[in-house]
Amino acid sequence: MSEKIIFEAKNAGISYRQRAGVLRYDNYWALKDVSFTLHAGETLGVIGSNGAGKSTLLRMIAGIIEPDSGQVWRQPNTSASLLALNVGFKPELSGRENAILSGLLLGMSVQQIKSQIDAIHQFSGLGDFFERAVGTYSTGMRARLGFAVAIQADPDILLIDEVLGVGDQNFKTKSHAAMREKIDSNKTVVLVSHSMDAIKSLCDRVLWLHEGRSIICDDTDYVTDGYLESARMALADERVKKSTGTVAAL
Ligand SMILES: Nc1ncnc2c1ncn2[C@@H]1O[C@H](COP(=O)(O)OP(=O)(O)OP(=O)(O)O)[C@@H](O)[C@H]1O
Repeated sequence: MSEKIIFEAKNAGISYRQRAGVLRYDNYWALKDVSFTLHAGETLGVIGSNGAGKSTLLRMIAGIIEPDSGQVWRQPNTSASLLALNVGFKPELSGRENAILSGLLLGMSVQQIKSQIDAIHQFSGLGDFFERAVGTYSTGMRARLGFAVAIQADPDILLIDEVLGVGDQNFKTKSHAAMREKIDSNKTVVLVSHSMDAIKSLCDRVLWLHEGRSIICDDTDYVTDGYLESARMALADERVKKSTGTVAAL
C-alpha cells in the first residue's frame, strides 16, 4: 500500500429524504459522521451490521451522491466504478447489450469495449445466455455479468458491494482469483462484505461502520477481531435479557 491518498472523507454525512406520513417527509441520516482515508493500491474492507451505511458509503466514494455534511476529497481525474447487484442492468436487453452499456457507463471507450467484449463473455461464463434478455437471468448470473464487465473496465477505484457471496462455487473461485489479481496489481479496491473470511483473505485494512458512524479504520485482523467480539457480546447480552425476562414472567 502506498502513502498516496486517493480519497478522503472528513465527518461526512448523507441524508435520505423519507416519507413520514401523508404529504410529510423527513431526513434520515444514513451516514452521520464518517472519516477515513483510502490509499492508492490498497484493498479496504467495509464491515458493519445491516443498515450501518456500507452501500451508501460506496455510492459516496463513487460520486453518485455527495455528502450533505462534512467533506470528501477525491484525487482529480480518478475513475471509480461501483459493482453492486441489481444496479444498472436493463432487463429487456441481452447480456451482450447490457455489457456494452455498462462498459460505456464505467468509462470504457467503444474501441475498448469492442476489443474486450469476447473476454467479458468468456469471464462471465454465461455461454448462450449472453445473448438472452437479462430479465431472464438468476441473481448469480447477473452478478457474473456485472463482475465480468467491472473487472475488464479496470477503473482506478473498484467498488464492490457484496457480490462475491453470490453465485456458485465456480463463480466464487473465479471472482476471488480475479480480485486477488487486482489486489496484486496494486489496484485500489473497496469491498463491502458480511463474509469475514472474504474480508480477512482479501483486505489490507478495514473500516467498521456502526449506525452511520465510522468506529475504526485499521489493520484487518485488529478490526475484524473487535467486530466479531462485539457481535458475540451483543448476542450474550440479548440472551441475558431474554432469560431475565423469562424469569420475571414466572
Ligand atoms: N434511497 C434511500 N432512501 C431512504 N433511505 C435509504 C435509502 N437507501 C438506504 N436507506 C437507509 O439508509 C440506511 C443505510 O442503508 P445502506 O444500504 O447504506 O446500509 P448497509 O450497511 O449497506 O446495509 P446492508 O448490510 O443491509 O446491505 C438504512 O437504514 C436504509 O434504510
